[in-house]
Amino acid sequence: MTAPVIEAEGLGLRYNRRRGWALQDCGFALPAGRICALVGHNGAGKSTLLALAAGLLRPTEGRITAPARERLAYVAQDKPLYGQLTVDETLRMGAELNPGRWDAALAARLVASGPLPGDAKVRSLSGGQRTRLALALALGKRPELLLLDEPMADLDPLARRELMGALMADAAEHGTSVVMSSHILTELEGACDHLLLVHGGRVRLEGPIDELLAAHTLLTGPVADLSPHTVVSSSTTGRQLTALIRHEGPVEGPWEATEPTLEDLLLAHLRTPEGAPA
Ligand SMILES: Nc1ncnc2c1ncn2[C@@H]1O[C@H](COP(=O)(O)OP(=O)(O)OP(=O)(O)O)[C@@H](O)[C@H]1O
Repeated sequence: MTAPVIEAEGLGLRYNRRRGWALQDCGFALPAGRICALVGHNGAGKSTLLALAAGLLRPTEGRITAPARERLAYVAQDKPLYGQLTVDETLRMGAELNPGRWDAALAARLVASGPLPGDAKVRSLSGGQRTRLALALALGKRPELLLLDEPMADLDPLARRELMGALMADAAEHGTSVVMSSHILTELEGACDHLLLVHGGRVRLEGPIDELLAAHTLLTGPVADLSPHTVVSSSTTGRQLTALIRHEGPVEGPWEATEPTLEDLLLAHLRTPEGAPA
């Protein structure tokens, strides 16, 4: 098992007393060098978790450890950049803020393949162009840990594929750890090898994706007792049952049993009520 790049124990955050807990009692250890999908409903606590890992929020209780600010890069959902700077000035700022680490060639390559004009003011860029610049700035920093909050949401399909490819190639070459929140499940399927699923402010599932998939079975067949397995979600049409289970030992019975896709697994867990057994 690789050393964790982010470790949390009893982690909780409440923005203020009137609101409930945005995150509560979260414990996990993300191994270094993985590309981790961070998944959950709207409001589940994903952005809060990323901001805590980035050191921008302090836990209300518990602890979280992650690399120091200069060794991580965080791209927030709203991609904060300086609107009055040009693209070139933004990259120069990246170089000045990250002496000894800055990968000018990589950042320039990502910007050029937009293409983003170097003299364009950031405030004149489209949402997707701004995302490209924010990712160039983040990757150019050569971080040990890259925290991305819905990074691809406003990119066109080609840009999404290209930037995701660049991200994965870079992570593979340099062993960068990546945590990426997204609602686009098919996109995560090809890119990520680790999963962190938050549900109602708590960690519901965490682990290597291949192990999590192997621990679950998708069943179709006649309605029957599924014990001793844990039923994550099920539906019946007439006498036909479809269920995603976490199996306890071999699955024996009159069902057709297959390994779920990541999308099957995520949808099943997202459908379950908060607090149900994982
Ligand atoms: N600045 C804030 N002040 C008060 N409450 C907040 C603040 N930011 C988030 N919250 C609350 O904390 C909870 C978790 O929000 P968070 O933004 O972390 O969710 P999320 O999983 O990232 O959601 P989404 O998928 O919609 O981006 C929500 O109930 C939200 O209303």
